[in-house]
Amino acid sequence: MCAEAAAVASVFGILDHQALVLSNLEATDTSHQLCAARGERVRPSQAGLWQYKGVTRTSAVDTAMAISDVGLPGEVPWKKMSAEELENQYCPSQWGVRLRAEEALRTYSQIGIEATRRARATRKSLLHVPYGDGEGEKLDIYFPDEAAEALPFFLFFHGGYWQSGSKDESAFMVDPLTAQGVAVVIVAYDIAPKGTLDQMVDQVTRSVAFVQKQYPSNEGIYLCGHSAGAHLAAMMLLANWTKHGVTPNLKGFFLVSGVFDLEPIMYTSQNVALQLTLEDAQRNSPQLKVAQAQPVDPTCRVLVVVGQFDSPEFHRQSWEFYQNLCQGEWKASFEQLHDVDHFEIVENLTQKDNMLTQVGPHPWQPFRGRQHRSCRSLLDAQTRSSRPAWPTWRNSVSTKNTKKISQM
Ligand SMILES: Nc1ccccc1C(=O)C[C@H](N)C(=O)O
Repeated sequence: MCAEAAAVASVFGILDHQALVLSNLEATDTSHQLCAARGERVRPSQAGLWQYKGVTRTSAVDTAMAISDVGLPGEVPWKKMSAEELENQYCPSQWGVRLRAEEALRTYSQIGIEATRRARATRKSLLHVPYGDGEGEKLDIYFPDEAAEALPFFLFFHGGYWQSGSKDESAFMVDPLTAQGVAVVIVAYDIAPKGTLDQMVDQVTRSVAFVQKQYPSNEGIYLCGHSAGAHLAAMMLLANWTKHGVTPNLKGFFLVSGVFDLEPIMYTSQNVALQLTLEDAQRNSPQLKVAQAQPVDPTCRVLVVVGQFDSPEFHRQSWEFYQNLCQGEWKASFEQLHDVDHFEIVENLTQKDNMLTQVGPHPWQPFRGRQHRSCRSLLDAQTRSSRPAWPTWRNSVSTKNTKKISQM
């Protein structure tokens, strides 16, 4: 084990298998060594996730932060992984602690379908509204009960590795947000293989421009995406609005368990449908460009969120994207949500006491009161706040699903 990596590993409590795979370190846990030697998937045990040798470790975010700092400058940990490990890191359903993969996916889909059925049955809505000429270019708008001149708009882009999912099963947050006076828009886009990444980015850009044109007196447009949808939302940080004839009133971004550097995806089975070339991956990687991009509105906030049980690669992607935002002129925050995996983090958006569904007294100023932190040191994350993204007013602040690393 190289001295630098050993020091980081001991400070941050890197899990053996991650240290083994990511930093070419020697494993001290024989079961992991055996698995690795046999080429089997190595993953933390269900019972003792993030536990090692009886000592409760901090979370995968520490691992992600630690591994981003190990190695030569410019070296990326995923390049040292076996194909199997890379596949595993980018297979979110393998990392849940409560449900097995198939059950986690089924539950996610059921909750999304039920939330959408309920939203359509109980809320005023405009369904399947075309935002372009293409067959797949449709969005659903759900309105609060009380009529208001100007509303904040919350746009959601679903996940599913740009090749699964639909707006018709993604209205998770409609109930709690419309109840607090926010209009929610669930956007469809042409998933692969019909759509290419470039086309999806263009469609999402046009959907945002469409909402601004339809509702020019909106009280702010907030973009939220999950997983691949977080990537598409993040691409809007780079959008050139002049060719769309409108500058959307973008006030906030919620990037939930996203992928911001697409290059590793090229080497996973996800690329069978996506067919990304290196140029495609680089052109569509906000990670490579966001530090140089200028916010249209300097008050616009960006919240990068990842689930505790997202894989270390997902943690690394979020953490490094947050760091790049801070290197630029963005007002960014980073949050790890306690005790949730890649799917539960969105399933919980159906709840009104969730961190991301707390709307404040001035819904047009969400994130107000939330401190964005500088990225001066890795330790910043240990002192981050657990305040809700939207300041609370009617509801008391819930910290139920957030926890400081130091408390873990
Ligand atoms: N990110 C997602 C978001 C929503 C729905 C599915 C996914 C998946 O990634 C599915 C993947 N095939 C998995 O097994 O984890």
